[in-house]
Amino acid sequence: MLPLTYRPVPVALTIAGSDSGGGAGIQADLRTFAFNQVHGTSAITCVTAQNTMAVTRVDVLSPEAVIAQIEAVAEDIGFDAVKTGMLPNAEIILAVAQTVQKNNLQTLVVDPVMVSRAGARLIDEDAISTLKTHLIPHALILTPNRYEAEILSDQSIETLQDMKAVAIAIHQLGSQSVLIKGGGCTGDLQGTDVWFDGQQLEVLKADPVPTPNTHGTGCTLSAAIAAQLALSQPPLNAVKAAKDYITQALHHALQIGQGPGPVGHWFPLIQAAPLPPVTE
Ligand SMILES: Nc1ncnc2c1ncn2[C@@H]1O[C@H](COP(=O)(O)OP(=O)(O)OP(=O)(O)O)[C@@H](O)[C@H]1O
Ligand SMILES: Cc1ncc(COP(=O)(O)O)c(N)n1
Repeated sequence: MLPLTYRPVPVALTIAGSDSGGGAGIQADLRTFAFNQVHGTSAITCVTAQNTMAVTRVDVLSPEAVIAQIEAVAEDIGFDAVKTGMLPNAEIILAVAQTVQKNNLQTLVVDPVMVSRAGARLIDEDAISTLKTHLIPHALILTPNRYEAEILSDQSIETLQDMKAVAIAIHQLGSQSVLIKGGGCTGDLQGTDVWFDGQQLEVLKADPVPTPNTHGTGCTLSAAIAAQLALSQPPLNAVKAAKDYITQALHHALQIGQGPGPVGHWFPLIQAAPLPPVTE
């Protein structure tokens, strides 16, 4: 048996924004990679001043700075899977799309981040059309939430039937598969996602977790999918494993800050070695 240090190490790359509150974006992605036993690398697109209640400032990096980070990782370390998160403008989306093509990237998860849970717009209006035409067609898996799916399809989502119809419509944009996430839905639909890859339409169901602490759920799910792809799982298996990860992380969500707290990425540690109870 190979000693641990000589085993091949799966590597994932996240191209996303920094969240100073630590619940979403790059911070959520790197923690998710680690707890899925994958080495995480990153290309930061922007720095948000953000907490559980609001995004108060966004400083966007140049497309050149984003590409330099991706190339630095590609030239030396390499990566087995990539996810994109907050790509704040059309220039960055175009640069990322060109780099994806240049590196012939097959295992790309595109999380089309547009608006934060707290309602803050996270990307420019014209970035949405660039995302549609230039990046989404390269995705192996596209993971819009309810609101992003409504924008991308120009259809509204109220029922499971709507989710299925929208999954089929958005697949036409050219990604190999699409996962419509139901976190923004109400009632029973809240933990329900719909997968479509052009042939297979599958409903992935988890019971709604009754927690207000859902900051970063989408980032975490797409990062976990990328990690599972880096571990050589086929797409639908990767999505199912990632769905299990986010559901458990929601059950261990953190009550921090005054708004919705982040999900509990380190639940595997808690399950392995619970902390002693807090005493007064
Ligand atoms: N309360 C909940 N109970 C069960 N599953 C949930 C809940 N909220 C979200 N999920 C699941 O979390 C995953 C992420 O979906 P969601 O729709 O929340 O993404 P998102 O809106 O992009 O997240 P973000 O908060 O990062 O913007 C999906 O698998 C969804 O079903
Ligand atoms: C840097 C960054 N990326 C993504 C999100 C979306 O996550 P959420 O909708 O949970 O706020 C965010 N708020 N910040």
